Order: sequence, then structure tokens, then C-alpha cells
Amino acid sequence: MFSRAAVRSLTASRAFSTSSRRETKVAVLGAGGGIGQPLSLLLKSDPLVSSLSLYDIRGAPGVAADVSHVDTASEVKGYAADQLDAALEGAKVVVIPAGVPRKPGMTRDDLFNTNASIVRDLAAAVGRAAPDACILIISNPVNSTVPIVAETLKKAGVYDPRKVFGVTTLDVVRAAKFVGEITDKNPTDTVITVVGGHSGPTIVPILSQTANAKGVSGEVYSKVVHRIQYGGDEVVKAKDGAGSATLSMAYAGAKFANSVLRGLNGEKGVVTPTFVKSPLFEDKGVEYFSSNVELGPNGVEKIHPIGQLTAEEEKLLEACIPELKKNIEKGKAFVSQA
Ligand SMILES: NC(=O)C1=CN([C@@H]2O[C@H](COP(=O)(O)OP(=O)(O)OC[C@H]3O[C@@H](n4cnc5c(N)ncnc54)[C@H](O)[C@@H]3O)[C@@H](O)[C@H]2O)C=CC1
Ligand SMILES: O=C([O-])CC(=O)C(=O)O
Repeated sequence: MFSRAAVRSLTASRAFSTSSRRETKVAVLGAGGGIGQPLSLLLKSDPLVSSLSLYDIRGAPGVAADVSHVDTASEVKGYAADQLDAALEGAKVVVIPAGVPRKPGMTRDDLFNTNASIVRDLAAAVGRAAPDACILIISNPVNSTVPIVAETLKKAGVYDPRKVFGVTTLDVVRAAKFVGEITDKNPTDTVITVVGGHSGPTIVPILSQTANAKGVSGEVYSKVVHRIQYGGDEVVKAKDGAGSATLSMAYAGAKFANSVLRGLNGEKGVVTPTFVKSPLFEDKGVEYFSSNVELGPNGVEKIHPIGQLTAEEEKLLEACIPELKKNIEKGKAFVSQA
């Protein structure tokens, strides 16, 4: 599909970047789903992935057989429902898009009752079979599933806070695209830091720190902030009962996985927002927070401060904190009460 030159230019400019290469096994849990399938395809195209392990309670061997014909060097193997530990063995990165998506009228928190136990059980398996892997959590509600994974690993005695990530990259991707549209700039030149969490008011875009975006004001500003915060609803509504964002999420998930892989490979200066255990708002009782994070050979290398905010952004942050705190506490309680 891609010539060598095309792959080189794709990897150089868009979703993937390369750095000095290392053999890395990546596992996708939920590989048969709407996100899992295109995500697996994109990971097959990432030169930093040497081996791709696809697991789902249904359909993963078929997806693996299909994706394995793509002419890149990595090996692909599919695993059936009873082969979870085998799928995880030796994985350095585990991406989790397993769980149910929203339908119109639902919030991400409405998914908690179904997805909390799915994510908890998968995290327990990672703790058993791949305890030193970086875990990239896509399953919603991310604000709660990340603490669920952390608490589950703590129980198993293998928690490393540098290696548990909530994937908030889709918010960053949307912010660049939506602000690029209104400012008539290429989204690639409109990288916007998005902090907080991953649901409605907990999504806090910081336009003021991006040269191409800081002139946006008034009603245009309020509208674009709302669109970034509720971009997921736009897709849920358009899909009309058939699920939520899958293709843009697969793109965002592959992009974030590539950043983690570059960090693991020792590349310096890989910085992107992600929802991690963070000291930034600990004084307000918020244990996990998304902000710019530098990635390195052990996962989180450095958590960047938020920096200067405008009065409008301070207000957004004020609305984020109590909601985020509630979501995190709900996730923690789910594991501690089990
Ligand atoms: N972090 C983010 O920005 C985003 C998160 N999401 C979330 O991602 C999740 C997945 O969404 P879709 O792929 O659209 O759903 P989907 O229903 O198409 O796929 C989910 C897959 O998970 C599998 N699954 C269920 N239980 C499992 C288990 N115990 N082990 C392994 N696999 C299991 C299912 O068999 C299915 O193949 C949802 O929770 C959704 O809300 C969606 C978009 C963006
Ligand atoms: O909206 C949803 O439920 C899926 C999601 O997290 C997003 O698209 O940002």
C-alpha cells in the first residue's frame, strides 16, 4: 500500500515517528471492536512495533489473520477468549480499548457499570502476565478506569505509576482540527495542550499557549471550547445508536502508542498530554490529571506544570476539578469495595 518513501514521509510527518529501533511487543485487548480493528491495523504499520498480539473475547484471531497480511516486518498473532495470559506474555505496551461504547443520551459515566469490571479483570491479567508493561487505557469512563487499573495493580503489588496512562489524545487531535478550521490554519501547526480528564467539563483546552490559537475570543472561543469538550457527543449522535468514535480514536490511540514507544526507545523530548498519576492537583484531592508529560524509557519521565492560564481557562479548570475528583473516587472505591 505504501512505498518505502511514502512510509518514511508518513512516519516523519503524521501519526508515527521513528527513533532508534528496539524489539517491542504490543498487545491490544479488545482488538475485535470498532476501535480495536483499525487500531491494530495502524499499529501493524508502526515500524516501532515488532510483534502485535491481538486479544478479544470474540473475533481476534480473524482480525489477526487479516492484519497479518500487511507487508510490514512485524509479526501478528490472534488470541481467543481463554488465551489472555498468553496474549500478554512479553508485552511491553498493552493498549486497552475493550468495553461498551455510548449510545445517544448516555454519558461516559453511564458506561461505568459494564466497563469497570472488564477493565479491572484485564488489568489483573496484565499484572500477572506482563507486570512491567506500559498500559494505555482507552475504555471509558477514562477518568475512572485509570484509577481502577492503578488500584488493581496495587492490590497485585506491581503498580508503577509511571506506566499507567489514560489516553486523552483524541481531545488533543480534535482541538488541533477544530481550532485549525476556525483559524484557517493547518491543524499540524495548531497543536493545543488539553488538560484535566476525558469527559465534558473535565476536558480543558488551553488555547492561550498556542500561537495560532491565542487570538480566538468571544463567542467563537466559547463555541470551539464547547466543541472540543463535547466532540465525542457529535460522533455518538451521528452514529445514531451504532456506537461512538472509532476511526479517529484508532488514529489517536496509534499516535499515542507511538509516542510511548519512542519514549521507551530512549528518544528525548517526546511530550504529549496524557491522564496519569500526577502531583499537580493533589492538594485539591485529585490524584490523576492529564497534562503535558515527557515520556521516557520507563514511561512517565516528567510531568510538566500547566503554565500560565487566562481567566477563562482558570474558570474551565475550576469546573473540571470537582467532577474529576468524583470520577476518580468512584473508580478507586470500585476496586477497594470488591
Ligand atoms: N479514550 C477515548 O478517547 C475514547 C474511548 N472510547 C471507549 O473505547 C471503548 C471501546 O469502544 P468501541 O471499540 O467503539 O466498542 P466496541 O463495542 O466496538 O468494541 C469493544 C470490544 O471490546 C471487546 N470486549 C468486551 N469485553 C472484553 C473483555 N473482557 N476482554 C477483551 N475484550 C473485550 C468486545 O468483544 C468488543 O470487540 C468504549 O468504552 C468507548 O467508550 C471510545 C472513543 C474514544
Ligand atoms: O464520546 C464517547 O463516548 C467516546 C469518546 O470518549 C470520545 O469520542 O471522546
